[in-house]
Amino acid sequence: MSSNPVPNPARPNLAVPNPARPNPAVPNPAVPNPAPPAPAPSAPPRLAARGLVRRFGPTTALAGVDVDLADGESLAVMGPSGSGKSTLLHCLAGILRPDAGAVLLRGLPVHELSERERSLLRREHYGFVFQFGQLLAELPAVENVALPAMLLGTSRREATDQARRWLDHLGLAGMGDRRPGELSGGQAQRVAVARALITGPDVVFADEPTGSLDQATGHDVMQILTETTRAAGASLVVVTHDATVAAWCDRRIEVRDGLVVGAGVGQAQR
Ligand SMILES: Nc1ncnc2c1ncn2[C@@H]1O[C@H](COP(=O)(O)OP(=O)(O)OP(=O)(O)O)[C@@H](O)[C@H]1O
Repeated sequence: MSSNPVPNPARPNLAVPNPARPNPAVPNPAVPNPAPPAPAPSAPPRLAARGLVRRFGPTTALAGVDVDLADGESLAVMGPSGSGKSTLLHCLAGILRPDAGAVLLRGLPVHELSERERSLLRREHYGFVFQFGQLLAELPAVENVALPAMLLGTSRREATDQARRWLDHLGLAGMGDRRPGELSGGQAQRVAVARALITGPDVVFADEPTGSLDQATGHDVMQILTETTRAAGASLVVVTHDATVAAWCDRRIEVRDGLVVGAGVGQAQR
């Protein structure tokens, strides 16, 4: 990827119904952020999966999964290795197309979109945090964070200003010029959280976001991830095998052999 991305002049309108898209501005840490209003009882889920099936050759990774994700809600997807967690996340995020079933973002049938449309949808509406951050090693932190905004057409100057505000907000003031190799694992994940949120996404997807961190650092990252995502008005899906990580979320589901076999509330709801 170029270090000097050209704003995309042909940003298509994917017409995702978005009645109450929150302002993607960095929350002001000096002003307590009120909890987002509870969705009206009749509001459709922000993201929904219906009867998702995904196979890889002879392996059925998802065997008919239903999931609902409300506005501002955080959901942990738990389960043993090979149970289908990552496949579910990839289908929900429009990275993989299901073989059967539907994925609906505010009612938009994501599963029917072309590869290109899904790629644009991800850029515009989703943020991602991965186990190892997946930051671009040759770019300083501030440019890693600014990049998704520039790809949506924000000027370099404005995107860089926004990125610095996000880094300040996440406790990384003065570290914006460091490259990922000059950051600790926890700092790098904070940069990844800032990068995921800078575009004001509808949903943030995190796949084992604390998998490479010690327990205390993982705790800090989950606190920052859940709090800032909620304050930004985004919903959150976290794949994890760790119950202490799942406890940060409002709700959790348990996946086994490609099926949802259990559900519960996280400590965030207690
Ligand atoms: N690209 C692929 N090609 C073939 N099989 C795959 C592929 N991706 C996943 N699978 C298989 O689908 C099943 C579910 O995999 P998935 O990665 O979703 O599980 P997971 O619960 O995320 O596992 P882990 O916790 O180990 O990451 C497994 O049997 C896996 O081997």
